[in-house]
Amino acid sequence: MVLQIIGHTDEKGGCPLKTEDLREKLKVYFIMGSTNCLSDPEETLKQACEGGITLFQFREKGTQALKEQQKLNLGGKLKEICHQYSVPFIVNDDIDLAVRLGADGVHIGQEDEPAEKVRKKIGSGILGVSVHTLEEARAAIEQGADYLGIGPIYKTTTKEDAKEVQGVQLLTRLREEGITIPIVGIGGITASNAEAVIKAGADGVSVITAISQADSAKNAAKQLRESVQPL
Ligand SMILES: Cc1ncc(COP(=O)(O)OP(=O)(O)O)c(N)n1
Ligand SMILES: Cc1ncsc1CCOP(=O)(O)O
Ligand SMILES: [Mg+2]
Repeated sequence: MVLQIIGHTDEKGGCPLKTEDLREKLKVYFIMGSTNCLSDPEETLKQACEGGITLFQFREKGTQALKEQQKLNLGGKLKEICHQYSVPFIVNDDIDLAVRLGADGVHIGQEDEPAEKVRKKIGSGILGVSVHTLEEARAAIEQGADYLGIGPIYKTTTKEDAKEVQGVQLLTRLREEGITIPIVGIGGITASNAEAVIKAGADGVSVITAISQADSAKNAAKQLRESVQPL
């Protein structure tokens, strides 16, 4: 897995984006699968890219989700769109799919394959790990995470098995404890509440609904970018 967009390795030989570049890429992190979109997923992603998203995660999940060849086909098309806009393409959960698609990275949670194992499989690709405690954060970093996903920050209806809403407390705590790795907040985030997430210590915000269900994915992405960027 090789990131073509910014072709250099960082100081620890892991993620091919320098830590500070990855922080920038996390600013407006759009996550989506075919079941999240109001309209055609490819068109939704194109509009989101036009609006200024900085990172994309393909999360094809749920009972109505595409499988096998259809999932592979859609993933391939979405990756192409991302790369036309120099937006790195991340795959959620499915490491084999990520490798087959030549994705720029993967995102895993505590119930997925262990980070250490995934790091070995993806080499220098971007590795994101969801954590819910300080201990999980330390372990993920130890095992090779490039960034952490923290949430749900606010109420979400998108993830059925989401943990309890935690607000921005964990974000604040991690920074107080000296955790400097790039972090993104997730869960119920919109252009109206994104500022609080950044102020608490996140480098960026991850959203599904705020862009995929907006009347205009382009405007929604633009508004999120504006609410995060000037801070
Ligand atoms: C950026 C980001 N943060 C958190 C998650 C959630 O991951 P996980 O807990 O593994 O849950 P699923 O997304 O797999 O349902 C994420 N996907 N992205
Ligand atoms: C994948 C995930 N992980 C924690 S909350 C969440 C869902 C985020 O979706 P939304 O932005 O629609 O609340
Ligand atoms: Mg997962």
